[in-house]
Amino acid sequence: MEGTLTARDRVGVQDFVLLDAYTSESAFVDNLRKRFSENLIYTYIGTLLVSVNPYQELGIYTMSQMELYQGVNFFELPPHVYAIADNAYRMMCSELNNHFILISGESGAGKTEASKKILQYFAVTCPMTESLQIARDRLLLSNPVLEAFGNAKTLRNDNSSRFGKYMDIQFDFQGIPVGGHIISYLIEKSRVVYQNQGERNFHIFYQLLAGGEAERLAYLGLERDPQLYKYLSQGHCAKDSSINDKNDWKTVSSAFSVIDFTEADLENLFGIIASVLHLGNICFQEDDQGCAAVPDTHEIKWIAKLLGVYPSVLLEALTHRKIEAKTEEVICPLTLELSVYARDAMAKAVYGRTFTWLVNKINSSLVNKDFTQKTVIGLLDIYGFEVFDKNGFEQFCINYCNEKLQQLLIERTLKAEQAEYESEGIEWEPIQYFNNKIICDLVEERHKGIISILDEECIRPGPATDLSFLEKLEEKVGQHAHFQTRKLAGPKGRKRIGWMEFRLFHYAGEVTYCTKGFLEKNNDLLYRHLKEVLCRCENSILRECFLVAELESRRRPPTVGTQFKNSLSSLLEILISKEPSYIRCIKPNERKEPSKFDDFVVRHQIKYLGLMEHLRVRRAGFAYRRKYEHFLQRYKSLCPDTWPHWHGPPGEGVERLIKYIGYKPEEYKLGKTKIFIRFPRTLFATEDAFEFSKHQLVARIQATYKGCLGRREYVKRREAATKLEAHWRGALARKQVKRRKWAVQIIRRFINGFINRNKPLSPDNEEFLVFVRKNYILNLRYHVPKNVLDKSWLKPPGILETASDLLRRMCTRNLVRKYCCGVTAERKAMMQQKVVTSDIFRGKKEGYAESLNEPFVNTRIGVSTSNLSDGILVIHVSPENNKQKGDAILLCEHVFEVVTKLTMLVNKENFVNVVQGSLQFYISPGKEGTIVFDTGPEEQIYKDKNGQLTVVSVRRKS
Ligand SMILES: Nc1ncnc2c1ncn2[C@@H]1O[C@H](COP(=O)(O)OP(=O)(O)OP(=O)(O)O)[C@@H](O)[C@H]1O
Repeated sequence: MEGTLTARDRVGVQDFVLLDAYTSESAFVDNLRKRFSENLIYTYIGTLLVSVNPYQELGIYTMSQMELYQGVNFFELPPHVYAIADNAYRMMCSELNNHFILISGESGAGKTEASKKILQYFAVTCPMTESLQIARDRLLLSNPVLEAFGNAKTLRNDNSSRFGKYMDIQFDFQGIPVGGHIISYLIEKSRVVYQNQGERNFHIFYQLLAGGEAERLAYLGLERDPQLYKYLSQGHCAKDSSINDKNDWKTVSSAFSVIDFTEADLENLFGIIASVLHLGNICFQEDDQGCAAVPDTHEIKWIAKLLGVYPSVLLEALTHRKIEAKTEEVICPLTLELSVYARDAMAKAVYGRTFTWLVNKINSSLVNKDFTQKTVIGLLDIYGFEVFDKNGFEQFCINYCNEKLQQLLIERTLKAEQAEYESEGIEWEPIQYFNNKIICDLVEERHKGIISILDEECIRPGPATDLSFLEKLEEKVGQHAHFQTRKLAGPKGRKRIGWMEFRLFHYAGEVTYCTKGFLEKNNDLLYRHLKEVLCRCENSILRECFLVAELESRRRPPTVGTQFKNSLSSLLEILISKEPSYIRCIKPNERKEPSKFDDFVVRHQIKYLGLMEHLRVRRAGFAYRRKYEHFLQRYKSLCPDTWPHWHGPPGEGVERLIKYIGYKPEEYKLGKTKIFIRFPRTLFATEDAFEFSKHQLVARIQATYKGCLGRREYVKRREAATKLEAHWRGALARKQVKRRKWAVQIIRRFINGFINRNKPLSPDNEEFLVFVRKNYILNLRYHVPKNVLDKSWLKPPGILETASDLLRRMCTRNLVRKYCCGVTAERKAMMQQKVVTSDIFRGKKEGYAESLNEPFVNTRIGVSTSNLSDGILVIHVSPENNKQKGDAILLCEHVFEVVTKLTMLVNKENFVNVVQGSLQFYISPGKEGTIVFDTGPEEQIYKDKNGQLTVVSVRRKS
C-alpha cells in the first residue's frame, strides 16, 4: 500500500485512514473522486473496502488479477474486492474460524456484482477436487436462478435484487468449497402486483414468456406478449433493450438442471408463476348488491387447472370472506376493493412463499452431506440505508436492519481495536463514538419499541388505522430523543413533517417515514378462505408452502415487522460469531453513467453508509499500524544501522530506525509485534524520505549490481583466459618437446654425419654430407671472386675438393670471359702496346714493373706542325703532370712520315694539329712559349729577345 503514497496527490490515498483531514467529508469525497477519475474504484478504511460502481468494465477481474491477489499480504497490493476475499479465506484456513463479508450500499451501488466477484474468486482460486466440482457449480449457478425470481428492473438498477441475501459458503479442512446455505430476507412482494412507471416485475415472468417453449406456454395458458398481463405492464417497460430475457431464460433453464430441479418441480413452479399472471388478469365487477363478481372466469379456470383446485372454490374464495364466530363460520361477500385486495394478497403470498420454497430447494442442493466440521465464509448482500422523498414500511425495515448492522460493525471495530491494543501491550485509548443501540431499542424493544406498538395496533380489536398507530407512537415513544412527529416538533421542524409522518434520527441521519400502509403491510393479511384453498390445492410446492397446520393453529402468525425483527436477530447471531469484513458500495451518479462522479449523490451515500463515523472510530487511535518486519523491510534504507540488513530482532531495528529518522514520542507507539503511527503526516514524511533515498539507493544498487556483473564477467573471462592459456601453453610445450626431439635427432644425425664425414657415402653421413654440400654451396655464393685478379676461394670440405676445384675453374673462366668481353678496342690497343712495352723493357729497365699498372692514355701527347714547309714538329705532353718539363720541339727531315706513324700508333683522331702563323707550347708548367712561322728567302730559326721562337721557311712553288 505504501508504494502508492508518492502519487497520493494525483490518485489520492488508498486508505482513508491516511487522510490528514479525516473528519472532513469534503476531503473524503475529494479522495474518492481523485481515485475514481483514475479508474481506481476501491479504497480502504483500514480493513473496510469502499467500492464505487464504475458502470463500465475496467478489466480488473481477470484471471491474472485473481492470481495476483492470491495469498498476498492484505496491504501489499492496491485495494480490491479480491484482497478482502483472499484475506477472509486465508484467515479462515489458518485460524479455522468462520468469517463473513458484509456488502451494503444503496440500490445499484454494486453489491450483487461484488458478491458475484467474491464467489468467482473462490471458485477459481480455491483448491478443488473433481468430485466437489458439482458443489462449486451449484454455488455459482444458484445465483442466476435466485436473480430470476428475486431481481427486477427498477429505476435505479436494471438488475436490482429485491431481497436481502445471506449466503454461507462452506469449506472443508483443505479449504475446498463443499457446500453452501442461503437465507433470504424481506422479498419485495408488493412488486408482484404493482410496479412504478419505468419498472418491471420480477425477471422470471418476462423470461418465461420470452424464452419458454411454445408447448410449455400453451400448457400454462400463456401468450408471449407481456403487455397482455396486468401484473407485467403497469410500469410500461415490459420490454427493455438492456435486458435479454430470452438469453437469460436459457441460463436459468440450464441452471435448474444443475441444482437438482426435477421436471415435476419445474411444472409446479411455472404453474405457480403462470397462476400469478392469470390472477392479475382477473377482473371484478360490482353486482347489484355492491358485491364483487367475476364476469369472465377464463382466468379462474386456468388458475384452478394449474394449482389443482376447483374453479368454483377459488372463485368463492376470491369474492367471499369466511368469518369465524364462536361456534360457526359465516361467509360474507367481499366488496370490489376487498376482492382486488384479496386477489393481490393471494398473488403476493403465493409468490413470496414460492420464493422461500425456491431458496430452500436451492439449499437442499447445496447441502453437504458429509458431516465433518466445516468452516464458512458468509456473504451478506443487503440493502443499504434508504432515504427517499417518501419513505414507507419497507424503508423503515431496511433502515432498522442497517442500524443493527452498524451496531455490529461499531462493536466489532472497537472490539478489534481494543483487542489489538491489548495484544500489542499498548495502553488502552478510549474511543469516542456514537452508540446507536438507543435507536435499535427505540425500534425493537419488547412492548415499548415501534415494532411492538405497530403489532399491538394490528391486533387490537376496534378500528385501528395508520393514524391511530402514529398517535400511539407519540404517546409511547414521544419523549425519545431520536423520535419526532409533527406534533412533537418545534415550530421550525414542524413544517418539514407531514400529519401522517414520524421522523427517526438514525445514526446516519434523519429519515421521515409516512405511516400510510404500515398496518396493512405489517399484517400482510391473506384471508383465511384463500389460505384454505391454497393449503388444499394439488400443486405440491404450494402445499409445502401453505401447511394445513397453519389453519388449525389458533395463534395469529407473526407480523411482517416481528418476523423481520426475529430474522434480523438470528442473522446477527450468525454474524456475531464470525470474523467480519466489510464492503461499502457507492454509486457515483443516478444515471448509471460511467466516469461521472456526482458529488451530491456520493456525499449522500457516504453519510448514510456511516463511512465518516467508521473512519473517525478507526482513526481515533492510530492512523497506521504495521508489523515490525514489514515496516523495517520497507524503510530500512533510511538508517545506516538497518541498511542493507538488520540482524537483530525487528522491533529493535524499527526502534533504531525511527530514532534515526527523528520520530517524536507522541507520534508513535511500539507494540509487541507492530509499530503504531498516530498521524498520517508522520508516515508521509517517512514515505517521502524513502522516495528521495530511493534514487540514491537505486544508483547504489545499480552500481553494486553492475559491479557484481562486472566481477562475474571478469571471473568468467579470467577462468576462460586461464584455461586458454593452459591449453596454449600445453600446445606450445608439446610443440617444443617435438621440436627438441626433432633437434636432438638432427644433432645426433649431424654428429654421426660429422664423425663419418670422410667415409664413403652411407646412411650415417648422407644427410650430413648433403648439409655440408648445401652449406658450402650457399656460403660460396658470398665468397666467389669478383674479378680475374682475385685469387681467393672458399676452402672446401674434404668431400667437395674436386667439385670446388671444378667450380673454381669455371668461375675463373667465367670471370676471364666476362673480362675479355668487357675490354674495349682502345684498351685492347693499349694492352697490345703494353705487350710491346713488355717486349722492350721487361727485365731491362728499372721501373718497368711499376709502369705496368699505369694505363697508357692517348691524351697525354698531341702533335702540332705548321702549314709551311719547315720541319718543325711540336710534341705536346699533358700539362697536368707537374714533373713534365714541357713540350718537345723537334726538327726533323721527314716530318710527314713521323707524324703519320705517330698518328697511327696513337690511333686517335685530331691527334695532329696543323697551325697557321704561330702556335703555343709549354715550356714548363705555367710557362708558355710561342713559335711564329713565317716564310722568307731562306730557312732560319731564331729566338728574339723576348724568347719568342721564329721559324722561317722558304715558300715553295706549288
Ligand atoms: N465492479 C463493477 N464493475 C462494472 N460494473 C459494475 C460493477 N459493479 C456494479 N456494476 C454495474 O452496476 C449495476 C448494478 O450493480 P448491482 O446489481 O451489483 O447493484 P446492487 O447494489 O446489487 O443493487 P440492488 O441493491 O438494486 O440489487 C450492474 O448491473 C453493473 O452494470
